[in-house]
Amino acid sequence: MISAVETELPAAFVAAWPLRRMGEALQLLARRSGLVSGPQEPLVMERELEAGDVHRLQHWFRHAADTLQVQLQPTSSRYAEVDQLAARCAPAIVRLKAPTTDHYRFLVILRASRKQLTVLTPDSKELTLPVQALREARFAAFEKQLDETIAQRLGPLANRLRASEQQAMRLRAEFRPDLTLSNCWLLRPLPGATRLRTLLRRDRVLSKVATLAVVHAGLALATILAWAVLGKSALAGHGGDGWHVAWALLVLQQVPLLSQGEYLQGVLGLLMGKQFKQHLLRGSFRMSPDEIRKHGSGSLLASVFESEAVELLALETGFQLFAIAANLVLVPLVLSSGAAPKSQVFVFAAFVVLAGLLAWVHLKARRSWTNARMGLTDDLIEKMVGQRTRLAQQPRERWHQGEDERLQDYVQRSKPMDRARLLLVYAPRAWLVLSLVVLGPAIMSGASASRIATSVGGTLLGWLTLQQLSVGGLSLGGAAVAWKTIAPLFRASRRAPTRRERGGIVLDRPSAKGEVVVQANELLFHHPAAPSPTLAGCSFRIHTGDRILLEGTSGSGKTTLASLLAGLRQPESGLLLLRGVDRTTLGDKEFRERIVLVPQFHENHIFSASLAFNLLMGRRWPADAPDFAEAEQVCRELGLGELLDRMPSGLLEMVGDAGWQLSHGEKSRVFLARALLQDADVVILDESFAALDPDTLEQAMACVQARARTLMLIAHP
Ligand SMILES: Nc1ncnc2c1ncn2[C@@H]1O[C@H](COP(=O)(O)OP(=O)(O)OP(=O)(O)O)[C@@H](O)[C@H]1O
Repeated sequence: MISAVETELPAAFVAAWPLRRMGEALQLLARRSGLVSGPQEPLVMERELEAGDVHRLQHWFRHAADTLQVQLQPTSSRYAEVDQLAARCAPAIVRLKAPTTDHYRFLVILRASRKQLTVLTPDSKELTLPVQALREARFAAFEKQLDETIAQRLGPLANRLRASEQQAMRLRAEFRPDLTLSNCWLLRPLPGATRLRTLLRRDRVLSKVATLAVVHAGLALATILAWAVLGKSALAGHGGDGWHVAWALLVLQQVPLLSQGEYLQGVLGLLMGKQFKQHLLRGSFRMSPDEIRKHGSGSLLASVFESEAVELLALETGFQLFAIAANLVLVPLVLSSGAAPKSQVFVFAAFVVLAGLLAWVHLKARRSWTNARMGLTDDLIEKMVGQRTRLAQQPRERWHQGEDERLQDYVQRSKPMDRARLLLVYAPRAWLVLSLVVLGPAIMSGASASRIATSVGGTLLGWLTLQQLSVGGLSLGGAAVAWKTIAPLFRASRRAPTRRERGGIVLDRPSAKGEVVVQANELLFHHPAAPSPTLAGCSFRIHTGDRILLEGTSGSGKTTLASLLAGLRQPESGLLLLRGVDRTTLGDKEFRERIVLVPQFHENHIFSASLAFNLLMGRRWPADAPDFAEAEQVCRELGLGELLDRMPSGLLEMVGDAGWQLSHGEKSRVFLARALLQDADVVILDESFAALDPDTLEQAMACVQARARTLMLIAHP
């Protein structure tokens, strides 16, 4: 029911949900967009949460996404691109503010197209709005003001410059380039976590597969009929224009069927490829650093390259399996009504067995060849990573040691694979010759023309089938080998998130001065390969405001302890509490946000992105104007002000390997700033000052002392 006051408000705002019903709205959206199914616990909204408190709101959305097992990606858009965002954001939730008051509501977008949005209203109905409704709801007041300013500044020219709404928007964007729409969350499936059935239903995969099966059946039928017509007209003496027209029509009929089949195959291949890549990505994120070290990042990367073979199978040959299966039944049927039924069916069966055997031999050879190739990739990556060390320290004559032997081994292993492939490729041609040879005696003994025609047709269909079989066998082999190599990543992606990973509690206030922030009792940790524990009987308490210097000889376990405290590793036994709550109850995310570690220099990384992203990635991204201001402030406090002034794009300067090359000392201060900006309860610095000269060190230390609530500094004695 829309009240009289509400009619004054933008339509999108009227159709939006209040914060207290956000849990309900989110669940409804996830269900209606097909991302979750089955009964679910109600999502409860925190009672004291306010819609204006973006930080806690983000927390709540994260918690809700974890509970529903979906992703809620925060996103933002510049004013000029809001309509484009609206057209492609669905399903999504956007926070809207009332034009004149501090009242917020949430627009729940179920579907969107270039022209309109379908939103879910608080009475669970669907409502259609024009796509511009989102922009109007968010920017109507600004637009009015801006239009007046533009009219004042440009006079009559203003009207000419904004002849269309598009032009008016561009003009407004020129005047206010800072206008952005933020607080928009895109609801997306969580790769690996969303049930395959749900994804299949959402993308209508089953109906596409069914259509593809019908198309293939239609193609097979058209081929058989065309052959039957040809046989009757040309060889059985029923010739005439009518027969030829019928034959031509049947052949022409195959053109739309073939193009429809190719199209569907492409669409299905892309959908499967997308799912596949998302699984791999999720798997790589779900692996712990120790697990990645164990597999070797080079070899994991090599196995991701291999995954292409699986995608190719889906894209190119996967759906031919329908046709192959149908033809394997059809060919013997056709041949058995031909002129030499027994011998031709026997030869065909022998060729099918031969193709299967060759595919098997090829598979085995390919497995060994792939291992050699992956070893080469692994080796290459290791060499690329250590390139500078090799150039500086390894004698030139040893740079390529062992490479010839490894290449030789690779070539040797490829030989049996190539042989099997060659034989598979030639097998269909051999069938063509042999089938006609065994047909010879039947022709000589005066078999009827229609039977001979059927035999020739069956031979050609058999040739096509064997060709498909050999291509399919090669692809299947490639996919099977690739599958084995990417299995660890896939297994990692399918691991159900543990209670600890899902998380539970959000600590809504920073730790208070003097409060016990960390309590450790009898911690025990053992590196898998180490003969004795690195940490044993480790007990201590840290209070908010403490400044702790952790010293110890090299290898004594300081970094290991820091990794336990920061939630990167899990102690084997003992108790580790953060503000009285254990990690399982608190959840990994909250734990890692509350205790931030700046790893040793060689373990840390500057991403190829803007400096702002590198600074604010642990706090919030996309970031807003106050975040940018604080990032700049921290940089200046750490002595990076002069660097910022030198960078033409300031905080937006691209850094990392592909951008501005930061010096060692600059990098280590960016690492410090990144941690300080996270506003955690405890900051742990693992030898973070080693690269700084005394003056810079003093300045950086002052900033850290002033900003870190609780500090643990790891250093050598
Ligand atoms: N994956 C692993 N397998 C076996 N042992 C390991 C593994 N990782 C670390 N270690 C060993 O654990 C011990 C503690 O390592 P840690 O990095 O915690 O020491 P540290 O006190 O920080 O040393 P440093 O001051 O030199 O940085 C070392 O002896 C190290 O070799």
